[in-house]
Amino acid sequence: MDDIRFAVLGTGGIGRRTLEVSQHKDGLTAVAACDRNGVAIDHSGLDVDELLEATEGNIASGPADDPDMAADGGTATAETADGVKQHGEEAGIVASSQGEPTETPIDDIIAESDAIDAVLLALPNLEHDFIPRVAERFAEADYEGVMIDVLKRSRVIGMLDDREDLLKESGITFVCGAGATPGFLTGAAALAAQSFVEVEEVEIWWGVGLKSGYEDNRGTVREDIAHLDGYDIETAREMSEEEIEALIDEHDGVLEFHDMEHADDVLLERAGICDAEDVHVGGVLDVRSDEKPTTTTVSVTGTTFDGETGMNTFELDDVTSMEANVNGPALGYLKAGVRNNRAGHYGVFGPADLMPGF
Ligand SMILES: NC(=O)c1ccc[n+]([C@@H]2O[C@H](COP(=O)([O-])OP(=O)(O)OC[C@H]3O[C@@H](n4cnc5c(N)ncnc54)[C@H](O)[C@@H]3O)[C@@H](O)[C@H]2O)c1
Repeated sequence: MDDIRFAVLGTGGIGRRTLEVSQHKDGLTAVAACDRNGVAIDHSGLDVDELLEATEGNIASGPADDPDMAADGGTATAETADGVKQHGEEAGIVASSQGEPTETPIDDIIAESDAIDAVLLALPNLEHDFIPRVAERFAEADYEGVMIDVLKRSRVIGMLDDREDLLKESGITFVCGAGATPGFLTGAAALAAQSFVEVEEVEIWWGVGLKSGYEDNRGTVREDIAHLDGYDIETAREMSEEEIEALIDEHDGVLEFHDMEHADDVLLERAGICDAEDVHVGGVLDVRSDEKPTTTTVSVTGTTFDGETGMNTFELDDVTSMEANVNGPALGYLKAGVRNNRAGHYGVFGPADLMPGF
């Protein structure tokens, strides 16, 4: 495959790592990146090391992704948002010598999108329709290429499906839910299901140890809190950093989740693997240890053509970090998206659509 020129929208915990991980494989050139305050574009290739160094401990994260800001491309200033990682006006990409301050970071990238093969959205998902609306804006600008997100929530997939005609008309191949879970583990479940003519249950159980990555992943932790009993996306969005710290203290740094609204369910159903209601996702997050509190497993139970009931299990090695398991697969799905886009396959694809599908 020819070199892929890609952009990253959102250079927080995930987006920064995407840029870093992409450097470990040939064929991927980062040409654009933005966060809520700034944009960096260089069609001959960004200096990723400089950008990572300038944003180390200084990402423009923030608790809220308010609709007004989302609508105009993101106009929050460093002063108005109170993410702990913000350091005044120099928060995020503008601290890099390649970064320019802007009030319209996403529109600035759309304006350059003719020369971009793929766009990875590492944006917050605290407003459910934010990512679908960003996709719509690229389609309205007649972008032809790949878009890929790492969003988690099941309900967002339908919002993307609602926009499929628009995306197809534009020539966009949109790969949704393509991080770790959903994403990597959804693909693993689809593969594990191939032994069976009938799938009864898919159990996804993840473990993440975040001690050294906690500072960089506060956005993700905030979204995860919304899955706890008694919390939802609105309450999580409104929590102050102090309230989040207090909640984490109450749990001694370890949060356990059951029956999460993770899009693995709808993504497996729309690929014809099993019913969404037969997919269960849960896991344990330890923000005070780098060790995984539990081993990440995907278990698929089903019946073979000759009447045996079995369980295929896929297990991640405990040494593989969340960052490795989100960004490697996201870039892998991005490459699969580019292959499909170049073959003229447009529309909305989930991770399981890009696997064998008996
Ligand atoms: N599928 C998975 O396995 C998986 C795993 C981890 C995280 N995630 C998801 O990845 C996403 C990103 O998480 P994170 O921890 O990197 O969050 P973060 O808060 O660290 O980073 C978000 C980035 O988006 C930027 N941003 C916000 N609003 C913007 C706007 N309007 N315009 C331009 N940029 C804007 C911020 O400035 C920041 O750079 C979340 O939605 C999270 O749920 C998915």
